[in-house]
Amino acid sequence: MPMNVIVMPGDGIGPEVTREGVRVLTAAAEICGFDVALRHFDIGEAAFQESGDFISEEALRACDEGQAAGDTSILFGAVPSEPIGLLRERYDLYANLRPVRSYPGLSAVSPLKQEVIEGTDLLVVRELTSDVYYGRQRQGHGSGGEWASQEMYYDEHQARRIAAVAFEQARRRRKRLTFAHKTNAIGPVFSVWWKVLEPLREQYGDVEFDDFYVDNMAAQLCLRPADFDVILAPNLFGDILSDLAGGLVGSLGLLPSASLNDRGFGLYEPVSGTAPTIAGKNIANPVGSILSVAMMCEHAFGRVDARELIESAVLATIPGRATADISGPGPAVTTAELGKAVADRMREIAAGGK
Ligand SMILES: NC(=O)C1=CN([C@@H]2O[C@H](COP(=O)(O)OP(=O)(O)OC[C@H]3O[C@@H](n4cnc5c(N)ncnc54)[C@H](O)[C@@H]3O)[C@@H](O)[C@H]2O)C=CC1
Ligand SMILES: CC(C)CC(=O)C(=O)O
Ligand SMILES: [Mg+2]
Repeated sequence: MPMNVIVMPGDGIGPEVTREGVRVLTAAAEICGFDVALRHFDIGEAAFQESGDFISEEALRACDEGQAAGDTSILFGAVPSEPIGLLRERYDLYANLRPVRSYPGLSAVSPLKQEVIEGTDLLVVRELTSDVYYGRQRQGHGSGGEWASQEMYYDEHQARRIAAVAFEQARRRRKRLTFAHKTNAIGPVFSVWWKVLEPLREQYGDVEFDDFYVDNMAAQLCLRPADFDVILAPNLFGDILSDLAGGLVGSLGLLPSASLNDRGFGLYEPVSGTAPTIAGKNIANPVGSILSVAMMCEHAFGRVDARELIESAVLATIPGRATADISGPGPAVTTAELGKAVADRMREIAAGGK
């Protein structure tokens, strides 16, 4: 039975980086011996021009059927905003995993001192379907002129299920979990989080737990990123902290993500957006998409071998062949050259080379 992948490249750099994700996925399938069936759908601007909708009914039907069949994943590029929020909500993709690593050989592209960034290997577990992004919106006109509000909402169920994902991830990693919150200023919302966290801390007694107010969390990440293992955050804080972490390792273009629901359905995409100023130039870093494919291989296909192969190939390739965002003063390769170099390296590794 093939693994079905719905490919949605989207706008800006989405098509360029997703093409390299697909190239690497195809190579992984060929080398590791599994079948992948790809279906492409336009979303974002191209879909809007075609149909007046940012995502077509046909694409949504394919996702609905794929989720129901339990054999399908989405490889996503980037869009300005609307369709990605819709997909996350429609499929309840509440568990957003964003790994951040400082790669050996790349510590020079970090703005931090080498001894500070070296060894950084953390995972931001971001809640993805609630918070202000999906909160009740109101607007009106008052004595201060026009006003608008968008609510930060969390219930126990939403907080508990993402916290449980974070504890599980910590248990599989270095058994340390840090919660980023703002209880001092947004007390009622975070009292819901603390209510569900206390029993989970007892249940996961083997996981060392600590917490920071999110403002201090941002500072601690800059000062000692290598000390953190899993960071649990609500949607807004997780969005900001993961981009901050991308900056710390040298480029947002390096970061992958997986957005999962409880039915095993997942959407895999780079952490970054459409990067309009570099779009269409074949210079964007495809590593975020390539490593998102690696996450897909493990989470959706159960192919740890493919995930490890892709990661090893990326690690072996980027110190020597890097796109402009991570090449430093050295020569830069194009998006397509880097994707091809990673796929070639996978074949060399599989053939027993280094
Ligand atoms: N999941 C998604 O589809 C996301 C969409 N967006 C959307 O993307 C658009 C642009 O947003 P920005 O705030 O500019 O964020 P962005 O992530 O697109 O870009 C931020 C910075 O990182 C650089 N960058 C991003 N990806 C890169 C890559 N692969 N290689 C090299 N450099 C890279 C960009 O050039 C820019 O300097 C907005 O419309 C935003 O709403 C933003 C984040 C996620
Ligand atoms: C539409 C935005 C919430 C996308 C974004 O910034 C993200 O998911 O990181
Ligand atoms: Mg973001």
